[in-house]
Amino acid sequence: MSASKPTLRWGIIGTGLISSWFVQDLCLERENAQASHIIQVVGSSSVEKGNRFIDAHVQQRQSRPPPLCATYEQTYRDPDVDIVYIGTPHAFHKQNCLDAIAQGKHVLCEKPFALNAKEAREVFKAAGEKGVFVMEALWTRFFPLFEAFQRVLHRDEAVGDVVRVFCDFAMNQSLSSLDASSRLKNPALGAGSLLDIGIYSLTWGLAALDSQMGGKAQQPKIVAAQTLVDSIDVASAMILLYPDGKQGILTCNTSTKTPPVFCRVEGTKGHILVEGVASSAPRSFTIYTPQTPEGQKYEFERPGKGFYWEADSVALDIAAGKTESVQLPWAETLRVLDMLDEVRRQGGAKFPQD
Ligand SMILES: NC(=O)C1=CN([C@@H]2O[C@H](COP(=O)(O)OP(=O)(O)OC[C@H]3O[C@@H](n4cnc5c(N)ncnc54)[C@H](OP(=O)(O)O)[C@@H]3O)[C@@H](O)[C@H]2O)C=CC1
Ligand SMILES: O=C1OC[C@@H](O)[C@H](O)[C@H]1O
Repeated sequence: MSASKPTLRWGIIGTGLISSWFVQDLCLERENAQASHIIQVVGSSSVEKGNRFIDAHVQQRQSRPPPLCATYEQTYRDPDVDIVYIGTPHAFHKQNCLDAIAQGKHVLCEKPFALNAKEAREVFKAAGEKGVFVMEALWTRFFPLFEAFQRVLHRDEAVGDVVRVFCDFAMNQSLSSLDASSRLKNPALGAGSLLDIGIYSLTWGLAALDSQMGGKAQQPKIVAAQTLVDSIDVASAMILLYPDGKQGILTCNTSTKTPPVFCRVEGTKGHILVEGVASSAPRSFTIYTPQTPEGQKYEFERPGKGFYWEADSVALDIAAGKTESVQLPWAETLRVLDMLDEVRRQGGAKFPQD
């Protein structure tokens, strides 16, 4: 690793599924790494579980295995931690972020950044006052494929003007077999298809329909419907209607599975299909025009899962003294959460915290 690359020392909060994927990716030996990452400490609410996590996911992958912090607070207070990664259920994101920020830590917080836009505004206000870097870990936005997709659409206008975008994320979460306390079932933990996976459909839709983000983006009208079972949305559908008439038809569902093409962008001169097992982790996209009727396919290497791209981007931003990401600024996280709030207002899904 070259000395000019920034190094970030991470404190990991929560030892569930996503944290295991994240730390494994950070420990990967990679070509073209833009930064070095050290898992400095792991914070868990359970000593036994936390130690199991370190043994299973970091022990063999890092020369110095991290010690366990028996409380999250101990992680926030560790002077050798530069940045806290928050991998807890949605409902805890706001408080975990506020607690880390209060100790002057930078924060990368899993998606959705908070349960609603009000909570997110509170966190960004605290981050602004403390002058720390904070970002939502919407990892897909940092895939080279995602950047290439936006480039061919908006800079190269490969399919002309965008007219319609369809995007779906469906995965069978076998809800009936899960305990009522599961984060996928308990409304108090933020359960529901929209915030868990619909956020990806919306992310792709917004990226395809508009080259701008945050305050510079156009504001579409939203029409939405949700299927509610036991007070949580098991399916959500939203239509984004833009002032010029273009539409996004964006859906998610937790009882079925999206076929391997999860997104279709139709333009005045052709269409693009985006492929992958899930819209969170795209593999390729194919452009169809009258000149390429068989399709021109763009495939992208992805060693591991691809979480290191967002982590590298965060490291570069922090090294440059930034408090927010250009690729995912606070205003874009807020815009998306405002839209998710509106979908739930129309569709009926509510959290006790709303
Ligand atoms: N970017 C992506 O692809 C993905 C992102 N996510 C996001 O990550 C977050 C966590 O999801 P996931 O890893 O699947 O969740 P898990 O249930 O697998 O893990 C969550 C962890 O949070 C901690 N936690 C603290 N309090 C609670 C509580 N009351 N109930 C349950 N867990 C608690 C626990 O860690 P401990 O016991 O160590 O304190 C637990 O292991 C969600 O916000 C989700 O949206 C999830 C999957 C994929
Ligand atoms: O972000 C996510 O993407 C993949 C899914 O497995 C998971 O439930 C969700 O949180």
